[in-house]
Amino acid sequence: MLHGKQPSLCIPMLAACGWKSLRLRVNGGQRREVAKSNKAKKRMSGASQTRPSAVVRLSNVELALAGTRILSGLDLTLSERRVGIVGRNGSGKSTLARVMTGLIAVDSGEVEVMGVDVARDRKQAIRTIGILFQNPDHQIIFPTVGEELAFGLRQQGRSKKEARALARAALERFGRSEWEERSIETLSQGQKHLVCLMAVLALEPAVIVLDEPFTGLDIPTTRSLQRYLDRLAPTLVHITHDVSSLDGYERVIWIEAGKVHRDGAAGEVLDEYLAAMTREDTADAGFGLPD
Ligand SMILES: Nc1ncnc2c1ncn2[C@@H]1O[C@H](COP(=O)(O)OP(=O)(O)OP(=O)(O)O)[C@@H](O)[C@H]1O
Repeated sequence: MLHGKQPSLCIPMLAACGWKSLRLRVNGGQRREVAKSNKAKKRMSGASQTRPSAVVRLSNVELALAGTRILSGLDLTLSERRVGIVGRNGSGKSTLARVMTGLIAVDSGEVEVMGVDVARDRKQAIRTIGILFQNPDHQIIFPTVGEELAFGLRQQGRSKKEARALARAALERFGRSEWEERSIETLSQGQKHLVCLMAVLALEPAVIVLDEPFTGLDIPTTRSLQRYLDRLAPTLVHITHDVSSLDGYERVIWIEAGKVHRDGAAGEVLDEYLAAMTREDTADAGFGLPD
């Protein structure tokens, strides 16, 4: 079952990642973090120390959509902080992202994120894992940027004032304070993508699935986001066609026809993947184009 716009599904709650108390004091325009749980501090000082052995676990997952098998026999246990997913168009990467976040219930098999059955236990799932969709129009539902960012925070149980302050803080972090009242309709596609990314990151989830997070973003914005993502504590599962954005990743999974084709150390898998894609390129990707 595919869902349409699912804002709450990009709402991995702070509580689930140990953020019991994060308050912002608004004082003369200055917003400062004044309290964090000990657990959160511990996580900030060394995410790997508190990381459970399996953050995401898929067992024998099978999925057909509209009568066509899309994912088959998928067994994956992810515990690394940085996991890339690559594969050709239509290989099943975005579907896998939706399965991981519980947005699509599988036909058979199990999907757990930090011990939560994400398709069944939706309440816990939205506290545990967030997703940045490939297409921002699948994510955005509010007319203004500030409202869009505040909505997820409200879903976490924050007061209107707190949500607004945190939304502003997120905009400030990305140098986009002037966007708060901006109508989303007036943004370019790349700018909308940035809004979605800011909305997910503002929620500080334990696991974030990024489906082509840099689509449509210009080079400086991409680079500053890349640096920002590199510093984040949560587990990142990053789907991309731009293999350079997986620089420094620990593990890469190459999906083909809904199956794991290759899975291992990032450098090795990417070398093989690039070599295979270059071979495909010399065969003109099957388009039969004229010389
Ligand atoms: N709702 C659906 N109903 C039927 N088929 C679907 C549906 N959603 C996706 N598919 C099919 O599943 C396959 C995998 O799609 P998916 O979007 O997961 O691929 P992808 O690897 O993310 O591709 P891309 O790199 O182009 O984004 C495709 O053949 C697609 O046509």
